[in-house]
Amino acid sequence: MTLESIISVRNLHVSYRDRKVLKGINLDIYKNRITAIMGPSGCGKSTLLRCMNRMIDLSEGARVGGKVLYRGENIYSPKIDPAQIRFRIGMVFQKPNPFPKSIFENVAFGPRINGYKGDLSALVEQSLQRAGLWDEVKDRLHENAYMLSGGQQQRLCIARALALEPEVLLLDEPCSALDPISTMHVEELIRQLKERLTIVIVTHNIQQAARVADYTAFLLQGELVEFGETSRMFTVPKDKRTEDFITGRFG
Ligand SMILES: Nc1ncnc2c1ncn2[C@@H]1O[C@H](COP(=O)(O)OP(=O)(O)OP(=O)(O)O)[C@@H](O)[C@H]1O
Repeated sequence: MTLESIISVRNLHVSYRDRKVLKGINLDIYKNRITAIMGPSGCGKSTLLRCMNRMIDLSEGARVGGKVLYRGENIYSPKIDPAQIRFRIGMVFQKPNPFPKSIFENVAFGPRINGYKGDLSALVEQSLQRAGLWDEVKDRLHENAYMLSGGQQQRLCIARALALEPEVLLLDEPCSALDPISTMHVEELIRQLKERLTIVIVTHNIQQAARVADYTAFLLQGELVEFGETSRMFTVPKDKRTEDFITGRFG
């Protein structure tokens, strides 16, 4: 099966004021695959993820050099509208952050402000189905989203992102605030979602990368140490530092 690169990171450098946090990253994200970005705390995982849909623009003091190509086009080119990029490349954050609105409104909000012309109720149902939450919430769509458990809130945030029908979904440690059962639900969901979209997941959890990702990128102090198929990297790492990390010798 041929691999199609949907995002290509080329010689990416990021500094926060004078501090360099990414130092020349080159990486391809393949279509309909799950790619994990793993590494110890502070190595630059979230920064790399945020560069992939220009969320980094919202980080004060961040300077970006190099390119991120999305379908061959540099998303840092002046002619690109970052809002459009963020519609195509959605994001879910570490802590579930539903809006203080009903479950229905959380999912309907984005498409509505984006001028969605179709059947909004059907879109909400489909998005909740795809996020594996529909059966749990179908009878309480007009309750406040804050009534849901943490794991349900995170799946609601995934449904909210899916309602915009993105091509790529960026997940920044989506399970770090969840218990093991909710984590299992979200991981199962991620595996199902790759049928229709491309997923990049940041995790400092080695086991999680091994469980869900087809490809893994290992980052250390702002440098990409190793990238490749997860099954290969976890059995025959090419770099001693990768081996030390996955065997728990540091990080
Ligand atoms: N807005 C910011 N301003 C200044 N420094 C920042 C900013 N955001 C992140 N940093 C710093 O940049 C470095 C990389 O941060 P980043 O959040 O990308 O790492 P990470 O690998 O995702 O870490 P963690 O696993 O702890 O979330 C860290 O040293 C962090 O303190």
